[in-house]
Amino acid sequence: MAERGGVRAVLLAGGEGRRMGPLGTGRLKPLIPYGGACRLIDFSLDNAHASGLGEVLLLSQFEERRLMDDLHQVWNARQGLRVHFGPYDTAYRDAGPGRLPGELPPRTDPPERGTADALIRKAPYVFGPGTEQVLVLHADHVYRFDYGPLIATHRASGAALTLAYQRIERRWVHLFGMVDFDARQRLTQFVEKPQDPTSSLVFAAFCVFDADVLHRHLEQLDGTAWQHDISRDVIPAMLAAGEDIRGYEVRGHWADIGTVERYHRAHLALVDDPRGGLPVDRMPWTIRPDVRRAWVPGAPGVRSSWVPRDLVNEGQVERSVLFPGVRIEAGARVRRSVVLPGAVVPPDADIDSAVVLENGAVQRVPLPHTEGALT
Ligand SMILES: Nc1ncnc2c1ncn2[C@@H]1O[C@H](COP(=O)(O)OP(=O)(O)O[C@H]2O[C@H](CO)[C@@H](O)[C@H](O)[C@H]2O)[C@@H](O)[C@H]1O
Repeated sequence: MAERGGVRAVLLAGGEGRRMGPLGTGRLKPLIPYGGACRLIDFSLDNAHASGLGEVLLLSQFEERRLMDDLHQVWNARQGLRVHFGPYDTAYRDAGPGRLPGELPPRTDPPERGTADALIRKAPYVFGPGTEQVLVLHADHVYRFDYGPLIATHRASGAALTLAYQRIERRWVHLFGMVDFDARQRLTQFVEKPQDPTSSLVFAAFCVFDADVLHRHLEQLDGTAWQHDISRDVIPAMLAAGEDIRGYEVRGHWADIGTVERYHRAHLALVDDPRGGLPVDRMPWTIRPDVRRAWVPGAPGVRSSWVPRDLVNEGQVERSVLFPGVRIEAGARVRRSVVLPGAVVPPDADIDSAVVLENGAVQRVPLPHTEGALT
């Protein structure tokens, strides 16, 4: 079903978290905890909810059952945004309100090979009756954004595609899709991960397509020697075909948490400038919302850190972000670190520049960061 007057919101949540090290091992990247408050996937879901989109189609190809468990609890049951589970949605609905299906139907399709392949394989859910625009969202971006004006601008212009972009330092552009526009904001260049960037503008990876145009280009690309990717194939093909593609500048905080270095860096930015970046109080509160208002930027034994009021602290905490349920034992010292929900830091431990996982395992993050510096 199309939502918000013909807009189908599609969330790409197929990330495995391979570039996150132990933090991403055994868990889907979209479910990595962030900012002491939420999981990475919650930013796009919360933005969709706040933008008046009633439903988001989840596209994933791993562990849908775990995503379903998690997103059901937080979103469908609590926050009132319906997450549509694509091929598994019938089983989800058949389980009845507030319940989850026991087993999901076995997977029969071959594995998807990229973001565009996901759109084709799940086409019946993406391009259902009444869908006029497809809003593509990612599950590993940290940002607050109202999609309403983006959608309205797209519709008013009559463009085939309106893509969100941001200006960043030129030296980091090679990590992104580079874009450039003419004076009328029409896309003139799109180069995925360019070796020698000629622009400082990058694709922020969320965008609105005209549904028919997108469908047509996907069908034309399918079966050719392509990489099955929206950025590497679909957008360049549309540009080459002379489609009208416009840009929409993202002015606020926007960060792609692609690596553990960027993850760590983003958390240090939170404590070094609590009002800069994306302030903690503007995050979705999906992990332990009961301690939502208990976060304070200072407490006994704590300096320049975000800690929950349920923290049990017998040690020292400095320039760190701690999640609910954390315990710091006597004599332990935690600096420049992120401590995930429920972790226990043992007596006299000296943790510096690390992520402490839920089970207490310590993942060191070398400083200084190199490519992660862009966040
Ligand atoms: N079958 C599938 N089903 C569902 N989800 C799937 C999927 N296959 C991949 N995905 C998801 O789609 C996203 C694609 O990310 P990639 O790692 O391919 O691109 P990257 O983030 O480097 O660049 C991209 O994002 C940056 C901005 O961060 C842009 O500048 C750049 O142009 C763009 O390619 C990942 O989050 C992944 O989980």
